[in-house]
Amino acid sequence: MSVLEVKNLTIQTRQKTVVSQATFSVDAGMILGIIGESGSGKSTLCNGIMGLLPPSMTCEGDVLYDGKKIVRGRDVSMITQHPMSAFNPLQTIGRHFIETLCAHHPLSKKEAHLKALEALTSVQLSNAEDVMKRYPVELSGGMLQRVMIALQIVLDATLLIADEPTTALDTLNQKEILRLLRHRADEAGTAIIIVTHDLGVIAEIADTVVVMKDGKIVEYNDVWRCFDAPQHPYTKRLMEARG
Ligand SMILES: Nc1ncnc2c1ncn2[C@@H]1O[C@H](COP(=O)(O)OP(=O)(O)OP(=O)(O)O)[C@@H](O)[C@H]1O
Repeated sequence: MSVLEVKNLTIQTRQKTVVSQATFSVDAGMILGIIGESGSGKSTLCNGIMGLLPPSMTCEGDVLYDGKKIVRGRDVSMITQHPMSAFNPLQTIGRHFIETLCAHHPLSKKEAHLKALEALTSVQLSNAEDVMKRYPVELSGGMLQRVMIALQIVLDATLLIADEPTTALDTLNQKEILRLLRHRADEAGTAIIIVTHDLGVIAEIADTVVVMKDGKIVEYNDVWRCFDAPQHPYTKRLMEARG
């Protein structure tokens, strides 16, 4: 069964339809890439799945998680383009971890601390003890992305939505974050949605692809089909632009 099923999801503002009749699914251990030009509705679609839409937007259709209506927080986590905004600037990384963990699992502070250390080490952050004592502003973008993945690991979320997780990173850090996400899907069976402008990212880690244009899904296919035999003229143009 799919971890996530999105059926006819339509998201509107008073002025316009931002996402129209989106339908797709993600299985355990699979990575779905969402690609499309700026303003095509990618982030709004993800926010709709997470139940994080602003009050000015209305949402119709179904988002089913393991066959049930979605429960945010415990089972789903999100990695954003601006990791700084995901953290309270006045809280150390350690405190953030412990509070988040204890809010979701019945753990003592000490147990939560140990789990956090383990997770931070597993995302290749050397000196996890030191990272725990830092404030978000003291860490680089790449480090914060790793911290977010570590947080997803400790929460044991089975669906992870990564909205442009590598956009602000240098090539080396980009590759490392993508490797960690792929590893997470393969080893823990996490279903992952990755939003990107970058076809290279899709080619590198996605199993399936959703191509969005003006709020509509114009193509939904296996990654190799999308690259080798794009069906929609917009996908063809995207592929040609890649050179
Ligand atoms: N809070 C909002 N209120 C009204 N319109 C919004 C709001 N947020 C987004 N939109 C509009 O919805 C459309 C889709 O925006 P969205 O951010 O989802 O696109 P995107 O594909 O993620 O773009 P980008 O790649 O630049 O992040 C845009 O036209 C945008 O102006």
